[in-house]
Amino acid sequence: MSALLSLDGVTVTRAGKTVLAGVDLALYQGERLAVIGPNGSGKTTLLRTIVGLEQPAGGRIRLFGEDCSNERQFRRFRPRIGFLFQDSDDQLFCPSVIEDVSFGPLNIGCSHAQSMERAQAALDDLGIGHLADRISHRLSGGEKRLVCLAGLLAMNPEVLMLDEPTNGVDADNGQLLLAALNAYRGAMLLVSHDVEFVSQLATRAVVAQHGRLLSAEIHEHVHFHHHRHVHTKPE
Ligand SMILES: Nc1ncnc2c1ncn2[C@@H]1O[C@H](COP(=O)(O)OP(=O)(O)OP(=O)(O)O)[C@@H](O)[C@H]1O
Repeated sequence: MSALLSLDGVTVTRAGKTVLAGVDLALYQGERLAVIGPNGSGKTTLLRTIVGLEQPAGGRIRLFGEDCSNERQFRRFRPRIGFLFQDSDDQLFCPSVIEDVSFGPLNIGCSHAQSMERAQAALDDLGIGHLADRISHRLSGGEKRLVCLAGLLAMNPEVLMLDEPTNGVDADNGQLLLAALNAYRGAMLLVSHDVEFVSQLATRAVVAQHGRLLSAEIHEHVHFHHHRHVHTKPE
């Protein structure tokens, strides 16, 4: 089975600093791969590089089996990859929620009626259908997060890339988010520092450290209290 997304020896430098140092990564159908790691370890840079928003200094990127190295090549595949940005305000730009969520389907050629239908269905599936006519920028942080995700799901992407999906999301909206992502049948690449959330969703995990990705294990064990951990695995 060939990978949906793959990186081979990808290096990215920023302001003279090596952020990704020869990273190898492959995401396969049915996987939910979590990337965890401290602030500044290059997780966002990794996601941006995969969709061609960062120019690597070296290495090879393949999307759906095809080499991508220039904007024209990346642009062909972006509609098949839903990218949830770390900051919802970078993603929402229409006056109302329904316009924001229907923007993606319209952009890939759906009719106005189809786009509206898909948008409302995506909002309903996330349990936020009642937000359709609200003004996007007046939503709470958690509501914005779910609306952004609805906008991606309305496009039926084959891959979801999520940058800190639980940012600003409270427990109730976190449950809606988790249920929606667990119901999603495509592959997922998920950046998060929320280990509890990751452990309920991911099928595999890697840790970003010093510009590299190390295999990790997600498991539970009992301390004075009970919680889940992610540990790096020996290579
Ligand atoms: N536009 C930029 N110009 C220069 N350096 C940058 C730029 N954006 C990010 N960096 C640097 O690149 C490194 C990796 O940043 P990145 O945002 O990918 O990390 P991250 O793991 O996603 O961090 P966080 O968990 O804080 O979101 C950091 O040292 C950051 O300061």
